[in-house]
Amino acid sequence: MTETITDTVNRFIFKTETFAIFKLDNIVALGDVAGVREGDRLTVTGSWQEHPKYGRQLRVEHWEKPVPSTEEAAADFLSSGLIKGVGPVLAERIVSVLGPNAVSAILEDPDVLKKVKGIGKKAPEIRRQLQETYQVQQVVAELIRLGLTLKTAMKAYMKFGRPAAEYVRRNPYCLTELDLIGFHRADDIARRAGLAPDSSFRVKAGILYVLNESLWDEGHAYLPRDELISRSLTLLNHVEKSVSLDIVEKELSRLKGVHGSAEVSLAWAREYEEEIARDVKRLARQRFDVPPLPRDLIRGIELTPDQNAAVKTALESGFSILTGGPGVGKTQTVRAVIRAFELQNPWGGVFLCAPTGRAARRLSEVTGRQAHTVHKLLGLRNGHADRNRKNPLECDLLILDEASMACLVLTKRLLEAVPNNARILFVGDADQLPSVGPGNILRDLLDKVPTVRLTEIFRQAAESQIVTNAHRINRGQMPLIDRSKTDFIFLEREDPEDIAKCVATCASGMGYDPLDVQVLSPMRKGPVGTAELNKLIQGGMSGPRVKYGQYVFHVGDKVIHTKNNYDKGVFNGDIGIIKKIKMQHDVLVQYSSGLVSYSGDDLRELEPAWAVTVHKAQGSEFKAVIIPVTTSHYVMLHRNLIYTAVTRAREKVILVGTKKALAIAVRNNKPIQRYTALSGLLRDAPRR
Ligand SMILES: Nc1ncnc2c1ncn2[C@@H]1O[C@H](COP(=O)(O)OP(=O)(O)OP(=O)(O)O)[C@@H](O)[C@H]1O
Repeated sequence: MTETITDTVNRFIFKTETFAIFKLDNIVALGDVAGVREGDRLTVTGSWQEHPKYGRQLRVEHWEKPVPSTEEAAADFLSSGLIKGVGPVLAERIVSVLGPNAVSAILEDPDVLKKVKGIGKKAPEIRRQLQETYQVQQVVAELIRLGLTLKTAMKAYMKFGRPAAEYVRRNPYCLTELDLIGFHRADDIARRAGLAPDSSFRVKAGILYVLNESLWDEGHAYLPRDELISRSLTLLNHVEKSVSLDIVEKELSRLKGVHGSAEVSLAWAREYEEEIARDVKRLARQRFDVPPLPRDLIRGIELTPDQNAAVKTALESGFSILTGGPGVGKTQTVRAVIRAFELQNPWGGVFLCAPTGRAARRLSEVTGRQAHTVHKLLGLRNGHADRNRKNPLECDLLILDEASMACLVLTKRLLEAVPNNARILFVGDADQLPSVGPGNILRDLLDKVPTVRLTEIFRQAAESQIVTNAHRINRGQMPLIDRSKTDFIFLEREDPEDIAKCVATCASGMGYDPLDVQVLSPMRKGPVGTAELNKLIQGGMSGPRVKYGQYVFHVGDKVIHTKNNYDKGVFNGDIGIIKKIKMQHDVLVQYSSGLVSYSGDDLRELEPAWAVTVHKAQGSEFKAVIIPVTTSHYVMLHRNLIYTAVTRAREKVILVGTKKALAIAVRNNKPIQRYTALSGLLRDAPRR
C-alpha cells in the first residue's frame, strides 16, 4: 500500500547524486532523489518496507518539493536561508505584495518581483535561485510525462541538466546511446513526442541497436553489410513500413562509432579485435630456447609424444594453444608444463587463471595450485583493470584454462596485461560452445599460433561412457548406450510434457546433493525450457517463500547468481542453495564460498537454477547431468550444444527424449557461426 507524506528533510543518512536515504522528520525514506537539501520540505509517495537491521522505511516511488501555498509557508520558505539575499523582512514584504502563491508567481513570471519595492537588482538572482531549487523536479516530472521511469529520468537529468526534457523530446534515442533505455522504449517515447518514424535519429539508433544486439546476444563482432541493412529494415519497419532501403543506406554511411563498409562493426569492438591481434603477434613473436626435458616430469606418468610436444611448444613459444576433448590428458599436460617451466626457471612466476570462478576452483583442485578468475587476477572492476599495459602482471608463464569461454572483452584485457617476456598458454576444448560474450576467440586463434591437439583418449578416461560418447558425438556418431553400465542413460519419452516430468523426477530422485546434479536445457522457453522445468521442480516445495519479478524462491531452492558482484564476493554463474528467508525480502544463500545475503532489489541478480541453459553451464562440472532432447527444441538441436552439455558430467549423463532428436543434434555440425575479424587479422601471425 502506498502512502503520501509531506515533511521536512532533517538529515541525509546516505546520499549519492541520484539516490538518498534520509530522515523526513521522524521517518526514514529512501529512493531516487536529487537536488534536495537538508531543510527542504518534500512530499513523498511510496510503500513501506521492513529492513531486518534498520526497521521500517518508506521506499520512495514519487517525490516533489511542494511549492508553498500559504502566506506563512511562503514567508518561511523564502527566509529559510535557501535563497541567498532574502531575510525575514524581505520575505514578509514579498509575500504581502504577491500573496500566498508568491513562490509560484515568481517562478512563472520573470517581471512579477518588480512589484515589490526595494528589491531592485536582486530580482533576477532571487528568481534564478528559486528556479534552481525546483528545476530538478520540473525537469524530472516532464521526463516522466514523456514516459521515463523516475530512475531513468533522474539519470537523464544528471547527464543533460536543465535541457534534459528538451533533448529527450527532440531525440529520445539519445537515451539508448547512454544505455538508459532500449530501442523499443525510445520508440514509444518518440511516438508520443511526435517524431517521424524515418527521422535520422531513429534510423541511426536502429542500426546501432542491431549491431549491439548482434554483438551481445549472438556474439558477432561484426555483421556483413547486407545482413545489417536487412535486420535494420525489419526493426525499423516492425510497426509500419516507413523506412526505405535508401534511408538506411544513407544513415549508415553517416553513422559515427562504427567501422568498415562490407563488414560493419561497432568501432570499439573492431579496436578490441585489432588490439588482441597485435598482442597475440607481440607475444607469439617470441621464441625461447628449451633444453631437453626430463622424461619423468610427472611421477608415475609417461607422457605421450603428443603431450611431450605440447609441453615443448608451450615452453618454446610466447603464445601457444593446447586443445582437445575430454579425457585426452590436457590437465596432465598442464601439470607437466608447469613442472618443466619451473625446473628451467626456478624464479619464474607462474600464474593460473580461468574465465569463471567455478573453472578457476577446478583448475586449483587438479593442479594443486592457486588459480584465479581473470577478473581477480587483473583487478578488473567496473571497466577498470589494475593490471594493464602500463602495470603488467608480474608473470613469466600465464595459463588460461577453459579458454573457449574467453570473450573479446576479457581476452583483450588479459593479453594487454601480459608482459613482453612472458609465455602464455591457452588451454581449452575448441569444440565447446563459444563464449557467452562476443567473439570466438579460441577458434579464431587455432593454428594462428602454435597449436597442439590431443586426440588420444586415455584408458582410464575411455572406461567412461561419458568420455567415449562425447567423442562420438563430436565426430558426428550417435552415442552408444551400454545397458550394463550406469553412467550414460537414455530414457525414451516422446511427448514434451512427459519429457519435462521425467527430467524433474530424475533431478530430485537420484539421491545426489542438489548441487551435484544439474538439469541442462538448450533453451529458456518452451515446454522443456529452463523456465518450465524450474517451475516443475519447484512445484513440490513448501515453506517460506519470496516472490521477486517473475520468480518465486523457496527455502531449499537452488539458485544461480547472474552478475559479478564484487561487494558480495559472488559471481556470474555461482550456484547456491537458499538457506533462510527472513521477513519479506531478505534471503540467505549458501555458496561454496560462504553465506551471502540478498535483500530487496538484490534479488534481481538471482534466478532459480534447478535447470539452467547449456550456455550458462559452460566451464562448470557436475556429478550428474540431465539433458532433455526433443524436436520441440528443433532450432537448438546442435552438435556443439549436446557435446558441451554431455561433457559437463563427471559420473552420470541422463538424456531424456527421442533418439530422433538426438540424431538430428549429433548430425547438425553447422558451426554456430559468429562473424569475427580476428582470424583474418592474424593471417600473418608468426607460426612455426
Ligand atoms: N600420459 C598419460 N599416461 C597415462 N594416463 C594419463 C596420461 N595423461 C593423462 N592420463 C590420465 O587420463 C585421464 C584424463 O586425463 P586429464 O584429466 O589430464 O584429461 P583432460 O583432457 O584434462 O580431461 P578433461 O577435459 O575431461 O578434464 C586421467 O585419469 C589422467 O590421469
